[in-house]
Amino acid sequence: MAVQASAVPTSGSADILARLAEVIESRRGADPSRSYVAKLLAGGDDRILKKVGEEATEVVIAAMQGEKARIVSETADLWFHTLVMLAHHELRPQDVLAELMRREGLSGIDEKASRTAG
Ligand SMILES: N=c1c2ncn([C@@H]3O[C@H](COP(=O)(O)OP(=O)(O)OP(=O)(O)O)[C@@H](O)[C@H]3O)c2ncn1[C@@H]1O[C@H](COP(=O)(O)O)[C@@H](O)[C@H]1O
Repeated sequence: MAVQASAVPTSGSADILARLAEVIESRRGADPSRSYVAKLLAGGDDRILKKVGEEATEVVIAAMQGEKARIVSETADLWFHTLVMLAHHELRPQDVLAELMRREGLSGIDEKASRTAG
């Protein structure tokens, strides 16, 4: 799948992670037969981490095969299941975004070197 200019996030999709996190929160205690998120949350780490692992592996396979549409689809599955894992641990996407912002501009090479310095 070619990534078109029209696929660039619009203002409506920029906060999709926050909106999805709210939906995930709203599913706590919901009927697992009616909500996939409720089923995952009810299964706890065992069910959630199994899915995160599976979806990560599917991303790797898709990337190795180089199919852009599948890479996007599998990455969406991985991000979604990762959001459920964060919710299960009472974390929000904003926690991860804040950590990425904290690292912004800090070279990974320099950061690694600073761990052994001194
Ligand atoms: N973004 C997603 C999303 N992405 C993937 N999936 C589901 O994740 C599952 C994983 O895919 P697999 O192919 O591995 O599925 P599977 O073999 O059927 O899964 P398992 O039974 O093994 O867990 C599928 O059932 C997908 O439908 C999602 N399910 C829900 N959402 C979002 O979560 C919201 C709430 O969902 P419900 O809680 O179901 O209402 C939805 O409105 C969506 O916005």
